[in-house]
Amino acid sequence: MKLGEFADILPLEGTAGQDLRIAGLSSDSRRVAAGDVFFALAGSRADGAAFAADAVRRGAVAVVAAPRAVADDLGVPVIEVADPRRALALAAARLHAGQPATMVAVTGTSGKTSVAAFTRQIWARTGLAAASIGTTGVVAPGREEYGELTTPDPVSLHRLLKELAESGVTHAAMEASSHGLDQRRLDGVRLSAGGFTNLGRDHMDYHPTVEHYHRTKMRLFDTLLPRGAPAVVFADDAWSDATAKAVRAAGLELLTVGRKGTFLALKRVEHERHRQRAEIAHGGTIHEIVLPLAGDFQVANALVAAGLAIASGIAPQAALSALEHLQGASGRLELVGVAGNGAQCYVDYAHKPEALENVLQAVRPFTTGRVIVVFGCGGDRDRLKRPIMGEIAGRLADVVIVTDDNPRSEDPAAIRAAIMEAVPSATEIGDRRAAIRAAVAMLETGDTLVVAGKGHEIGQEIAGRKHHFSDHEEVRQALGEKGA
Ligand SMILES: CC(=O)N[C@H]1[C@@H](OP(=O)(O)OP(=O)(O)OC[C@H]2O[C@@H](n3ccc(=O)[nH]c3=O)[C@H](O)[C@@H]2O)O[C@H](CO)[C@@H](O)[C@@H]1O[C@H](C)C(=O)N[C@@H](C)C(=O)N[C@H](CCC(=O)O)C(=O)O
Ligand SMILES: Nc1ncnc2c1ncn2[C@@H]1O[C@H](COP(=O)(O)OP(=O)(O)OP(=O)(O)O)[C@@H](O)[C@H]1O
Ligand SMILES: N[C@H](CCC[C@H](N)C(=O)O)C(=O)O
Ligand SMILES: [Mg+2]
Repeated sequence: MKLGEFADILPLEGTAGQDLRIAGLSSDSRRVAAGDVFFALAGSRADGAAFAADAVRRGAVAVVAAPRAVADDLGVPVIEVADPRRALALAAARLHAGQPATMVAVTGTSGKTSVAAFTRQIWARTGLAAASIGTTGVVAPGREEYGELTTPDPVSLHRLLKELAESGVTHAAMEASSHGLDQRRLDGVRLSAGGFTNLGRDHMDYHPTVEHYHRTKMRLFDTLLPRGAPAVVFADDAWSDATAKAVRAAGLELLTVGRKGTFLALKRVEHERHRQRAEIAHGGTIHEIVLPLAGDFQVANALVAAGLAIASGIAPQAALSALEHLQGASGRLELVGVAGNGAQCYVDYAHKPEALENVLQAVRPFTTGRVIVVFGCGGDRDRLKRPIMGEIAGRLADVVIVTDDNPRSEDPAAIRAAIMEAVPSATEIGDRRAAIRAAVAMLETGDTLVVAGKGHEIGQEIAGRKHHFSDHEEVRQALGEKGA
């Protein structure tokens, strides 16, 4: 494509540069290829403007930057735009044009991955070629890839959406992380519905206040969705009302789900060990379904997913009965093994306070013995959540083993100490493998083990280096050693 074809997004002064052929778009000077347009983005660690000259040396044919951010003597057209990140997303959508015809996005502190996976499964169950994109990667017919980010950067995202559309995928559900929304990663995606699960404490290293965090999430509704589009909002969260208000103010169609919901109203839930029976009212009819998943929070996630599926055109009866076949996303309160004495071992991705609280509460009703939890906190992330999670573990579990998550560049002992401060009675075992072994070894009949924090992850980052590590594998191995 020619630069002139992006004129509404990248306005050129005069006509010079209109005919320049564009090979690609890049926001990383280290990865610029000849013929690319370089977008100079102000980031959390660096300012892309400092690398504009380097990008030109590597073959960039034009530079897009905030007003006066880069010098205008680079030898290539410099295009100034108020919001370079948004310009990048819109340009990526045009260069890699094509996306599944129906796309929905879900935001919230917890439950996004589960809702995206459930929505895909409901669509697939009704015979549609469906995909999900999020923390656990991309899943589509014939395709399953591990991903690095919850919401991919716009260039990879639009390349992916184009591939999915070309392979026949018509429906896709994606996660909208607050980083992704804030950094405009989804601004070029044509969405037809949005979902909200809940808001809790997360990413307080990135957002100055929880209100800012909520406002960032509301971009999905007030900026990305077209007026009149449906927004499915979980109604039983502390932030549901504020979200409903934002949805109405944006002129969207508000569809609430949950106990206080009116679109899908949860009338009754009976918990069993690995499944729950729920009565859901929709438009005057009560549907009784058996959800084959443990945990109250999965009912919430299933309702948001069913809401999104119905909002995208699936018949309510079909969407609700598809819930009976849902499979949990990998590492979301996933039963990975049972000890010879019957004690259950779960792997869960709770790495923030409310998630840990929910998961420990979820296993209590079917635990006749002790709830044992093994967890840690990630380095280079919100530090204040560490003692909060320690307190929750101390309050809701009978045995707490504090271990390492992904320490990244931080001192692992210091992270553990910050957690232990709030739960001094906990056992500290830094080596995650040893911690899991110790927990499995102590399991007695009636006990439940929750290994929390890493879920589907298959690596552990220590001192900036990633090693292969899987909670699933470690739990199974430890169970094997314990003997059946
Ligand atoms: C904090 C954060 O979100 N960072 C993301 C952001 O990077 P940044 O803009 O802050 O990067 P920076 O290092 O400050 O550099 C600024 C600019 O200079 C450029 N640069 C830098 C150096 C150089 O030599 N040349 C050059 O051009 C960089 O490419 C960048 O464009 O934009 C990049 C491109 O989109 C992302 O890859 C990067 O994600 C990093 C890897 C990351 O770890 N992000 C996590 C925190 C994240 O986004 N998580 C969310 C939420 C997870 C959840 O659900 O809990 C997710 O969606 O995954
Ligand atoms: N609706 C919910 N309410 C509270 N906690 C939940 C909910 N859904 C999931 N959780 C908890 O959060 C963990 C992560 O769930 P999930 O991956 O679906 O959420 P997410 O929003 O995608 O998280 P992340 O931002 O970390 O990718 C689960 O393992 C569980 O502990
Ligand atoms: N998307 C989240 C994942 C955190 C997973 C947890 N295991 C940790 O390392 O803190 C983040 O990058 O903050
Ligand atoms: Mg996720």
